[in-house]
Amino acid sequence: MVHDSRLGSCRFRICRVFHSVHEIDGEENMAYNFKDGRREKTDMLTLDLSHAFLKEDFHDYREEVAKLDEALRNKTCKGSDFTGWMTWANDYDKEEFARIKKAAEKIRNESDVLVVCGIGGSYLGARAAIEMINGLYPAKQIEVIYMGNTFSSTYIAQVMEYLKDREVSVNVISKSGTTTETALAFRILKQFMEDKYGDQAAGRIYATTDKARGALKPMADEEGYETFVIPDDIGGRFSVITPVGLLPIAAAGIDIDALMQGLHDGMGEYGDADLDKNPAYRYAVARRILQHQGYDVELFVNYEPQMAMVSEWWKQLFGESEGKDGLGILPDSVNYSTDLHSLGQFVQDGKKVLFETNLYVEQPMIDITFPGDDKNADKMNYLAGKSVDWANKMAAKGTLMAHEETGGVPNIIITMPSMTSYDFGNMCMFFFKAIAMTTLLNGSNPFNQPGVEVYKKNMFRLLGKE
Ligand SMILES: O=P(O)(O)OC[C@H]1O[C@](O)(CO)[C@@H](O)[C@@H]1O
Repeated sequence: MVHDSRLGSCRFRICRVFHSVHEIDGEENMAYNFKDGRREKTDMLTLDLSHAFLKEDFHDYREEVAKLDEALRNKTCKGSDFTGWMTWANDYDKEEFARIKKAAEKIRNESDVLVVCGIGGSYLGARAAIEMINGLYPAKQIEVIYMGNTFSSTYIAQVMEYLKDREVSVNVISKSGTTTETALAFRILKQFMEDKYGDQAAGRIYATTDKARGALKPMADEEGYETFVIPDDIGGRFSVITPVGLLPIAAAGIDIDALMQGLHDGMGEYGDADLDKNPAYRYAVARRILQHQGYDVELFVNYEPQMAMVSEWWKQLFGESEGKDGLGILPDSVNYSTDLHSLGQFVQDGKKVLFETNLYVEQPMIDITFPGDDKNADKMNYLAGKSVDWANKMAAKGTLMAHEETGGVPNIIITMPSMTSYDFGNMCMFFFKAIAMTTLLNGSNPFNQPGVEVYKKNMFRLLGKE
């Protein structure tokens, strides 16, 4: 981190902390405990429940958690047909993984823009990873634009206008191959690509879908699109670790080997059946205890704008998994300190319905030094020479104290070492294990989403679908 104490004379400075696992070497490599180019296992997510005001004894849950863990592993739990994510870091198709890298390189070589066409789990994870790892304004990266996630005619029309003068590739993603928002946008995109590139269009379109079901697979085969398979035993909201996420993530220039390594290490780090040794399960149990204490809302807090889509991804993962059988905690999110100036008042003084789960990041991607100013007209020289990330962390500390001590709001703290692809993979396993356990503790099936079908039925009737 950069600290420059010379008041008045220091100018705005950028200190690149690090970007991806591959870019770290020398001193920083040492500082982060890297071994053979990989972060050592000690650098996992950590969990702090000392601000959570838990009123039940954790150990009361030990046996139940161990039993449910066994059921998850033996595939005897509810929804066990969809537990492929648990061992995916070992089982994934290596030949397909190599194809993903090749396709990503081709996309990067021939396009300015990649359009990712998908919704829910077929969109959120890729966007979460790309924004978290690259930041929101990455230099020299392919631009990734998202379609197929809305019926908004204005949005669709403006994106199509924007694409007109750019070189474009498209990745259409749908596990079912029948999702209406995605199918509607893809028809428009397909026609655009055919008009723009003629018989070369098919070479720029990639389809990620079920190996057999739905309309997308046969269409892709007939048109000659390269296809990637979404495994049968991994549901949409767990699918960012499959070609669903991996192709767009790789096309965005991100190291997917490191992502899979992080996922793999997470299998061990969050793999213990013993509650005392598994932070993902302790988080799961803390949520259940807080639910028993009457908290119906979990506010997922980040202090990095590039993490906002991680929150959106987390909301689907937790909401679709747990919100059933009349149970569950409503997952919501805030981006602090921005939202302290809007929702902060409610969190501090409003009805006590919520607890906060903070996802802290130890190392920012980039730090900057706050500049001094001889005139000091804005009276900001007290920060001159200080790290802006340090100021962000002081804001987090002050917020925690205010919400916890004065507001009486329970706070869970999860700390991530940094925002690399390794961290993303590792974080996936943490939240996957946590939500599977927390939902099983409610007696619900973590892996289905029957409630989502109800709006679809109504919509199809209103749209006149046969
Ligand atoms: O990949 P698909 O089948 O298009 O589904 C997209 C999303 O829609 C849902 O099925 C809900 O409708 C999610 O579970 C899923 O992630």
